[in-house]
Amino acid sequence: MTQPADVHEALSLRPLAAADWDAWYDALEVAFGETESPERRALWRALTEVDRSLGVWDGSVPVGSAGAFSFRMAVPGGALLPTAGVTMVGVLPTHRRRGVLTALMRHQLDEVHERGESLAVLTASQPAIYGRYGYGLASWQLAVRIDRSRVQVARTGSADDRIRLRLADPARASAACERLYARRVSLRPGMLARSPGWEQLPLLDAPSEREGHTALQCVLAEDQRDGELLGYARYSLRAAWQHAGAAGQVRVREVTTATPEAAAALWAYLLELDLTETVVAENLPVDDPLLHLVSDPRRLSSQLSDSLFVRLVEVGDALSSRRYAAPLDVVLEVADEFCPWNAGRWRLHSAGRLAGAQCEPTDAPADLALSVRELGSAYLGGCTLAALAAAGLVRELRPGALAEASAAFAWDVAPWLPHGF
Ligand SMILES: CC(=O)SCCNC(=O)CCNC(=O)[C@H](O)C(C)(C)COP(=O)(O)OP(=O)(O)OC[C@H]1O[C@@H](n2cnc3c(N)ncnc32)[C@H](O)[C@@H]1OP(=O)(O)O
Repeated sequence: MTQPADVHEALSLRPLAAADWDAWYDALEVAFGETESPERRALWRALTEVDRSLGVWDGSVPVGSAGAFSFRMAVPGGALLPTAGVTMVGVLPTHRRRGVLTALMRHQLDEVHERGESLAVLTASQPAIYGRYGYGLASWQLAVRIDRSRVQVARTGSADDRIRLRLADPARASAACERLYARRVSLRPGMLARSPGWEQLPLLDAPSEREGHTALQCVLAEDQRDGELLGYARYSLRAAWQHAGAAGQVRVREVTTATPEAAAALWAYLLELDLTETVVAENLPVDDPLLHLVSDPRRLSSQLSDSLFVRLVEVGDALSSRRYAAPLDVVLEVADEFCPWNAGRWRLHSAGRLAGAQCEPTDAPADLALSVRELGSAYLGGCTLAALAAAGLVRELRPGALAEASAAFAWDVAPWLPHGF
């Protein structure tokens, strides 16, 4: 049992034992002020990595929690890096603002470091919390609410000739959908390879969470010549009738595609379903093809939200493991109070996107100064160093270094996290 100095002395921080899970998770639900459906709770129970889960106890009562998943996350260039997915963070209202979260984050990041994972990621219930621990906002997501009577979807080329749409049972089609998903992961930074069990998350369909919609449905887009799966969409429908006619809603859970034709065919299908008026989707990439397929993008009523926060746990490894869009040779002066092993000057050089990169400690003069949080924001290529510099968060110490590094860190595919965890 460890007793971190910054946790109140009556409290103890220790790893979870499997038998503690229910009480530990009950405390988490109290912290969040919500009760999950039995189906969702059972799934999180099955996915919990008990040996990576921490609790803070006041006597025998769990009062704080933090977990981690052993993910492999895509980074620019396509490598899948071992990544800690920080999750299930909560402190009981009776025990807040006494340093419990900070003690959990300290313990967790030390463990992540010891395991050799060079990245930690999370989605934040409140984005103001995690910057102090070195997490930077690295990806955004779009929610759309489409008045479908006001938009048409462009039909590209001979798409209709080559794509066949077929309804399938979501569970029975899951293995084929997962194979397609797995082929897409390395192509978009921020996507997570799915370990066994995680294929259940996109299928989760608790009746109490349907909000009047049907059970989950799945439509497959196949090449009609050979039946190859080129895309799929998971969605549900909610019927509604008004005096003027049908006003149903399509709730899109996921659209995953391997070709432009499949994307056009699936979005046209979803936007042309009879008896519906509105199509909603909560989580699309900011560069989703839908933005360019519709006749009137303003009618998407899109809303941007923060999504994935990234923390470089081992700066040298993390920066060496991604690709860069352009050649660069810069010395970064990195500030990192919470993980001081990262602080100092690092020389990062790469011959460009087809070459690897090296990042080593150096005594050479710095070209750019920034904190590890900004490195996290820029890491997946979705936030430029130039934008961070414009906010005063990156300082250019050698003229020209900012433009060089900003172009190299950017990436042509926007980072995106397909689902929460
Ligand atoms: C990855 C995820 O799971 S995100 C989910 C996070 N959980 C929740 O939002 C559930 C509801 N909230 C809670 O459980 C708690 O309030 C927590 C976990 C957010 C904070 O726990 P606490 O033990 O109170 O935090 P702790 O006392 O260690 O505070 C650490 C620092 O964060 C700050 N902080 C804590 N909560 C917040 C907040 N909601 N907004 C802004 N700052 C915050 C504190 O002021 C403190 O700042 P300091 O370092 O400058 O002194």
